[in-house]
Amino acid sequence: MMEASWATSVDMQVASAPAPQKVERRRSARRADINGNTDAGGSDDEGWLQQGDRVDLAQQSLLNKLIRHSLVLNRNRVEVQQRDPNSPLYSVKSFEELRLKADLLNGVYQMGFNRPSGIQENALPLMLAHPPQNLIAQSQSGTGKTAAFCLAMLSNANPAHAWPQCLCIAPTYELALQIGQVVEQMGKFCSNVKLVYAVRGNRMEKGTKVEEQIVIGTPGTVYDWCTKRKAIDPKRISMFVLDEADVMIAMQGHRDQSIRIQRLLPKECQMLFFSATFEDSVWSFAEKIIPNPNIIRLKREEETLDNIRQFYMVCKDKEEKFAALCNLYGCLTIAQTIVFCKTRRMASWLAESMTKEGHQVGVLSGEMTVEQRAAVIERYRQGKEKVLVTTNVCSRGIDVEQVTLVVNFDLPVDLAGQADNDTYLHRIGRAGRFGKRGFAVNLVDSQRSMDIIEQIELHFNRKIKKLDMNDLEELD
Ligand SMILES: Nc1ncnc2c1ncn2[C@@H]1O[C@H](COP(=O)(O)OP(=O)(O)OP(=O)(O)O)[C@@H](O)[C@H]1O
Repeated sequence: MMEASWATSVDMQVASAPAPQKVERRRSARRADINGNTDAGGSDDEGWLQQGDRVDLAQQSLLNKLIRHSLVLNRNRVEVQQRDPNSPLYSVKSFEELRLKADLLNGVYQMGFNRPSGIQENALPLMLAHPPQNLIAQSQSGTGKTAAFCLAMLSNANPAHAWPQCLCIAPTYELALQIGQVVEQMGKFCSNVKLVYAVRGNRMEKGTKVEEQIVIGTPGTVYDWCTKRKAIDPKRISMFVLDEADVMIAMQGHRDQSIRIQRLLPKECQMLFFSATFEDSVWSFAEKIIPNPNIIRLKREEETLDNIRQFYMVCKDKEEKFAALCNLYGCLTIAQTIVFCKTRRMASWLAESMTKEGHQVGVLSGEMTVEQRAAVIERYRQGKEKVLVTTNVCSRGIDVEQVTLVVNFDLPVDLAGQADNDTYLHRIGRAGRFGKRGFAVNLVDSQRSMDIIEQIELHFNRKIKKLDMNDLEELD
């Protein structure tokens, strides 16, 4: 189905009134998400052997939240596209300028926020404007979007009214809880503003009315509470927040359900829409459900290969690759290393072999829970482990300043077996962060992998130098 026809298709489904769950399951059967992963993609074992770990966007997003302790600073300029280009553009440099209720301002300061982040400077005045304005905001993970809309919901909620006024939907139960925690923390002095989670497992008896002003939930349950249970009167919602839109639309049932929810809301309801990525699919989805939006975008900090010296080493097989890795380690003064393998099996073999050699190694792979992964990353970040062996699950999103060496134990390839240049850039972008120098070493064990090195060289127009064991000390 063409993406442009989503909204129409939802209308048609609603008109012919099929059971929403059924439609959702049937239609989501074989659709790729924005990483090209398909739900119907074979057995676990196939994934294990062929592709390493499948990147689950919702889990990745949760992982990012769990491991982040502070704002991600971005030097790129914020782009603002106003719905009405003639109206003045407000931006604030302090939270006081927003004229927040004292209790809310107090909560913001208690969280240690001294001033608005880059995206918040422009987004907050728009989100708090009268009359209400619709907004699509896009900026990379960790730049302050969640904090911004939590603040807007707390500011919008009127404690004198015992019914839902702000409705926020997120892709998963865990992500909804993360948002709720921010609302609770920021709103801790707003004693009469209450929050409820509309998530599976939170039972709502028929006939019960939700009295909390803020509802945070997942699309299916929210829709159910609005329609079947009639626990929420959608016509009284004045602020609708759709978070993690990119993750949401990768989960097709959620995308349709979100459109259905939006259709229940009054015309004048303020719509706020957040996403961490720029994909076209996200924009066409956003424009379908947000009329007359203001658009704020913060470009992602470009990852570059400028500070990274790239090498390759020729090896016969995995044992020789392992020996090369240990030699590298023995010869170089390395702060920390990330080693990428293609499959979980390879990652665990390598980690075991390195551990036997006396290295302190952490392993990350897809069968671990998000909490376990967050704990491994935290230990690595604290320097308790110097080596992190991983499949693709952690090639994005980890900011550890002290990574100096990235090793591609297996080179990144796409499904067609060609060089996956984006993944290469993301992987080796781990080294040489924040202007520091880093190394990337690619282990080559066949003519095919040599061809991939050449493709990568060509793509980035950078030489990848051959490295011999004898050169190592000189390199150090
Ligand atoms: N103005 C601010 N000053 C200081 N810290 C802030 C500010 N705004 C947000 N933060 C902190 O920065 C971190 C990232 O913020 P937030 O979760 O709002 O980002 P995000 O863009 O929503 O990320 P994601 O896309 O992963 O949800 C959090 O630890 C948050 O407490």
